[in-house]
Amino acid sequence: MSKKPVRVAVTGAAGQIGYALLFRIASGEMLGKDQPVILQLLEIPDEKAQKALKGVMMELDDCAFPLLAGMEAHSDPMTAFKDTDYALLVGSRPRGPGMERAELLAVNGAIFTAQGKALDKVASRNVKVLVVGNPANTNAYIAMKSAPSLPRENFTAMLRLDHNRALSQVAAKAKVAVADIEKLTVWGNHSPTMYADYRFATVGGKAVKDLINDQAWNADVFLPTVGKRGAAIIEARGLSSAASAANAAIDHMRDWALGTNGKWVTMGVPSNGDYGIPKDVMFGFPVTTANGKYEIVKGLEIDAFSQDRINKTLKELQDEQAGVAHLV
Ligand SMILES: NC(=O)C1=CN([C@@H]2O[C@H](COP(=O)(O)OP(=O)(O)OC[C@H]3O[C@@H](n4cnc5c(N)ncnc54)[C@H](O)[C@@H]3O)[C@@H](O)[C@H]2O)C=CC1
Ligand SMILES: O=C([O-])CC(=O)C(=O)O
Repeated sequence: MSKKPVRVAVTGAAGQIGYALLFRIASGEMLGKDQPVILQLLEIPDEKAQKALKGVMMELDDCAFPLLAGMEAHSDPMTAFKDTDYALLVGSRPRGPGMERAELLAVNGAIFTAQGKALDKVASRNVKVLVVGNPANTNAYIAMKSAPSLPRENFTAMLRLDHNRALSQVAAKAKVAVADIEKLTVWGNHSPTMYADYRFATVGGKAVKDLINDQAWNADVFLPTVGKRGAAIIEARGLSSAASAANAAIDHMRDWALGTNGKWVTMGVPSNGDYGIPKDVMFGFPVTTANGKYEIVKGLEIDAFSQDRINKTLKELQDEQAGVAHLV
């Protein structure tokens, strides 16, 4: 018997990430090749944006995706999020050259108060929320705080692009295949302060840090390359990452929904006090997932170098949180 369709809300659906994301959700890459979906698409109530959204929906129609069981255009989060099982909050302003993501809080923060409130009122009580819009961790924190009747663990922020970037850099340096690397993670904020950590990573049982054996490369090349990759893409493309961001969103939601079979991935999730990160801080952690739930990997040793990096990214997140106290 075929499965009952699930509802997937996507905001910013006519934007560049939306264009790289919707077709993959509708083709089953996110929730499985046997899972029909209904897309509930939100754009701003602006004639041009709504017209562009209609165009994207015409193209989705033209793909004749067997799993696309329905599709709706919305301009109000209260209707877009009705009964939704998944919500990908992408819609918000991207940064331009020379900006830091935190500078977007002033323009984007309020979007997540309104959308958190709407999710609180109308979404499925089991909704899985992924915030992509920048600054993603603090926007996810705002949405979570604006939705007090939903479980806090339903709100997550996207660190998966940093995770995937780190995987590619490590694979190239260690001359191994991306697919063979396990137990890599990224701690903290989706910003240049993030701490990509391959101390626990293995390839076929061998320690990646022994294969690389180059702490200067870690501190002076790897971490700045991963941390500043978003800016490098903006510099090269004139626009921020879109296809790789959409790909990371698919990876994040797929793994959350379908499980990782014990493998580590990185998700930005509200802390429960783990690793000394205060409760509710939306922080990148290593997690495993099963049965639609994630669990933070516990008991990892944090050495002095790592603690220093974790403290820096935590401080930045706490400063961002203090800056949005009026919104939550
Ligand atoms: N967390 C991550 O790893 C990454 C996050 N991003 C962020 O994702 C966001 C979207 O990026 P792009 O798609 O490239 O931008 P874009 O400008 O191409 O598209 C954004 C879309 O969101 C819509 N929008 C704005 N406010 C909205 C609201 N309140 N409700 C619904 N829709 C709304 C706009 O009309 C526009 O169509 C940006 O904030 C960007 O910085 C981008 C790459 C990676
Ligand atoms: O850098 C940006 O503004 C877009 C983004 O978050 C990324 O590519 O990591």
